[in-house]
Amino acid sequence: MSRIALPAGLPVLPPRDPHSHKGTFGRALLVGGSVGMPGSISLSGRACLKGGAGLVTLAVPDAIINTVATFDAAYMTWPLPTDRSGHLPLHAKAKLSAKLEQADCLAVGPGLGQSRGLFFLVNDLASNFPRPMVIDADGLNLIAQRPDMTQPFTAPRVLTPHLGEFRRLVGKPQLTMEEATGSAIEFADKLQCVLVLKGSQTLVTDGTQQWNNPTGNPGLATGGSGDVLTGLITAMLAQQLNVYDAAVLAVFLHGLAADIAVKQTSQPGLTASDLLDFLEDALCEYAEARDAKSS
Ligand SMILES: NC(=O)C1=CN([C@@H]2O[C@H](COP(=O)(O)OP(=O)(O)OC[C@H]3O[C@@H](n4cnc5c(N)ncnc54)[C@H](OP(=O)(O)O)[C@@H]3O)[C@@H](O)[C@H]2O)[C@@H](O)CC1
Ligand SMILES: Nc1ncnc2c1ncn2[C@@H]1O[C@H](COP(=O)(O)OP(=O)(O)O)[C@@H](O)[C@H]1O
Ligand SMILES: [Mg+2]
Repeated sequence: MSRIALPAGLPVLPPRDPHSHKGTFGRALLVGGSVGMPGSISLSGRACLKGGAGLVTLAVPDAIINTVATFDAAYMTWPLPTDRSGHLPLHAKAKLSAKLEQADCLAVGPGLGQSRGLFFLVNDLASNFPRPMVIDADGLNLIAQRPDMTQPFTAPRVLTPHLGEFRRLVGKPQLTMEEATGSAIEFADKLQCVLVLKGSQTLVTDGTQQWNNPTGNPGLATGGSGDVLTGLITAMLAQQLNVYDAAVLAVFLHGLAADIAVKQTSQPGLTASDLLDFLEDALCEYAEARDAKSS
């Protein structure tokens, strides 16, 4: 395998201590899924495992839990109630609470759908979960409906919108990618969060620092590739990277995995499920280059 050059400023995920155990690499909790969308939260969960989180639990509506469970034997599942429209109801919070207490980090949104109950549930988590949290997909659409969108977060948060989701967050349906890029730093600063503005050239910013990601290709333009990114960011948080470093490293590795993948497959043929298989190659190339740099 050819060694890649790591760009300056790329965060370091340290090599594993030989005496480490699964608890060392964190307990990640991912909340999402709805009837019709069991795949997205499963992709996130599998990416979270592939990214190195020690223990991964997916909390999903009980109507889809058997489907979600069969996608991977290595994550755990936690059944929550399902409402009549196939979504998590607000009262799912009671059953979620036990898992929230144990979680070192949280991801919310992939495949969640939208409802009035979910609006209250997601905004409660976004405001009150005391540890790092990734908000993606419908999680973003639900926080975009907060009466005061400019209210800063009080705990570490990573928001991962594509342009359509960013338009909803800022309430500007016509915003161009160029305009979004221009307002991303101000947005992150105002909300005191890390913003991952996803696109062909993903930007990561915490309002002070900024990362223009050099990896990735149009093979990623396929349903579910963002769900994989959400899981990977969560994995980095579980391994105790800070929110900015976790987002930057995950975005880099996600793009690198796609770059390796399309050399062996094709851009049109790449699926989000396939992408998972290349995360390991990306981590290998990264670790090799990191170790060569430090020796
Ligand atoms: N396997 C599964 O279960 C999967 C389930 N999924 C779940 O589906 C739910 C909906 O999520 P979503 O992202 O598909 O839909 P939505 O938020 O409406 O965004 C699309 C709108 O934004 C616009 N748009 C503009 N620029 C854009 C850009 N750069 N990248 C992308 N879009 C861009 C675009 O405009 P267009 O270009 O089409 O005019 C369009 O109007 C969510 O819960 C998610 O988790 C998926 O993850 C797939 C796999
Ligand atoms: N042309 C492209 N070049 C590079 N990366 C891309 C391209 N198109 C999409 N991506 C990446 O693929 C992912 C898509 O995320 P998202 O739209 O949330 O997908 P989904 O919701 O279907 O999982 C993002 O990480 C984005 O940066
Ligand atoms: Mg998405």
